[in-house]
Amino acid sequence: MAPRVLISDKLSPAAVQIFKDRGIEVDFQPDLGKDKDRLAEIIGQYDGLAIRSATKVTPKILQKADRLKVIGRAGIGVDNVDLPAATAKGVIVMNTPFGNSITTAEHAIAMMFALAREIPAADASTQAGKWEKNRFMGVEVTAKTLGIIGCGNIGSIVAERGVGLKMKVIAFDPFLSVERALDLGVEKVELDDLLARADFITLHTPLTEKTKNILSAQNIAKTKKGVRIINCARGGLVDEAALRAALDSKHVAGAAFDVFAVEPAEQNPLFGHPNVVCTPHLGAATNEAQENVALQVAEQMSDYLLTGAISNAVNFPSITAEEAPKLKPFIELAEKLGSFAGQLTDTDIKTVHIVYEGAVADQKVKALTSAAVAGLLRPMLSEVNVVSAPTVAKERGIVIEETTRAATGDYDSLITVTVVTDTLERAISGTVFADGRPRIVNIKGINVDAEFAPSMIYVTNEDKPGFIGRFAGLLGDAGLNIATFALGRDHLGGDAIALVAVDGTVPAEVLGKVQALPQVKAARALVF
Ligand SMILES: NC(=O)C1=CN([C@@H]2O[C@H](COP(=O)(O)OP(=O)(O)OC[C@H]3O[C@@H](n4cnc5c(N)ncnc54)[C@H](O)[C@@H]3O)[C@@H](O)[C@H]2O)C=CC1
Ligand SMILES: O=C(O)CCC(=O)C(=O)O
Repeated sequence: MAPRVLISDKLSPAAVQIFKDRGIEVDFQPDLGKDKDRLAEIIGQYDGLAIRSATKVTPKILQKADRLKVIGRAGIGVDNVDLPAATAKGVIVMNTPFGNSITTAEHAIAMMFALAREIPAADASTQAGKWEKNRFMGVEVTAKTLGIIGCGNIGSIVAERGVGLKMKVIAFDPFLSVERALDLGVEKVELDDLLARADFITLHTPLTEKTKNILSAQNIAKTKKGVRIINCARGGLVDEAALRAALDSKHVAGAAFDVFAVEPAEQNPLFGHPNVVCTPHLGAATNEAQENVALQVAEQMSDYLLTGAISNAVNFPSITAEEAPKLKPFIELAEKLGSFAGQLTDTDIKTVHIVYEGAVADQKVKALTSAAVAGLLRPMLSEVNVVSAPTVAKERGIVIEETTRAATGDYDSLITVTVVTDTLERAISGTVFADGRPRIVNIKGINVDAEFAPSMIYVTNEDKPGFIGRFAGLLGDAGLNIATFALGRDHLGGDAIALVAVDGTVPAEVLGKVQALPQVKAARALVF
């Protein structure tokens, strides 16, 4: 069955065509995003959801999204998606990190000029027939100081444009390297320095706990008198009431805002001030940017739904279309090794150590680790999945360690999952043979060669004669057909293991009888 995608926002129709061309069924309902109840009603029919900013993907909607595998944001900010809820549900959330950056940077520059020359007010006055030539007296931007808060993709483009306009550009961004600042022709400064020196301040950070109200009343008070402030990033970065007060007192000469604490902004403290210019979140609104992000999101979502390739996911490592098929059997192996370990572990897990040896070490081991941890936790927590596993493990205080190294033994690729609890340490290794099927090759240091099967019995026993006959006879008497039988031991007469695939589930009383056999130390029924 072809995957189905819902587009619930005003995306360029270019996206619809891409989905169709890729053989994906697409439902384009550009106004649906505003109707939360209707979206919740129908979301269960789709494998993918493509959005801009109008659709709010809430936990309630995700709860109903039983088929949903991917949410694609045609744009940058994913703050309209409840990421923890999407992750918990195993839904990949992707964005298009560069498609609208130039357009948004250009909007910030346009807003700067709109403020410098009061273009909107002059336009309104002129068209009202007033010809107020003496009312409007602007400022030049040349040689003025442009302070950029957040010098990432968009901030860097604004910086380059600022340098081109012969401005002195300074930037506050804890993650901006000195080399990058030099490349951009920008002086890297601390926030207080920027506030004190900038004639224009433009914000380009995401909204986080750290950046919320980064221009607070206190910080606005530290700015240079006559400063002009531009926000084309996210509402909430500036305390709007405090800014209004600073505009009223004429400490701040002007403010140009594209984004607001509450959107759609029908009322706002900034509205109505003569030195304020507002646009309705138009930063990304050019044909070029919308075409870019729509094409990109449709390609990315199609890749994921059709091939498993992941790009620009904000809650999972990237996997290319070439890597995806190679990774697939190892994802299955990692998940099953984790599941094996999880089903054997009854006490609190402290640490999981995953060793990747040989060719597999060159693959995307982060994705494999997520799969192993998901498999490990699933016997204890039914809600965990490959996307959410690392977060869930972290919440439970489980330390995840990863090691990659060259092959040391007989296998081209080997994955070993070691689980450490307060009382034991248990390691299970596996590989993928040329047939693409995952195999268990070592349990607790004992070599075996077993395929995973839906229903298995794992026995640890003393290596003494008579066990196999009694064990097989017992299963036969219980009507349980043995599909495969794998044995291993550490040394003659020492510790032995049996890993048996059976047809059908293992009744508890049969397991009890196995457990009661002489020489048996422990017996477990496992499901994969
Ligand atoms: N108005 C609009 O329509 C649009 C708005 N945006 C918004 O613009 C913002 C920037 O987007 P990009 O440049 O693509 O993001 P980005 O991730 O490339 O850059 C953000 C920068 O902010 C910096 N940063 C993070 N925390 C900081 C802090 N506490 N102080 C100072 N700097 C900090 C980061 O180091 C990074 O360099 C985002 O919020 C995005 O959602 C993006 C596109 C369109
Ligand atoms: O899609 C839009 O119009 C908003 C763009 C935006 O805010 C973003 O990409 O972060």
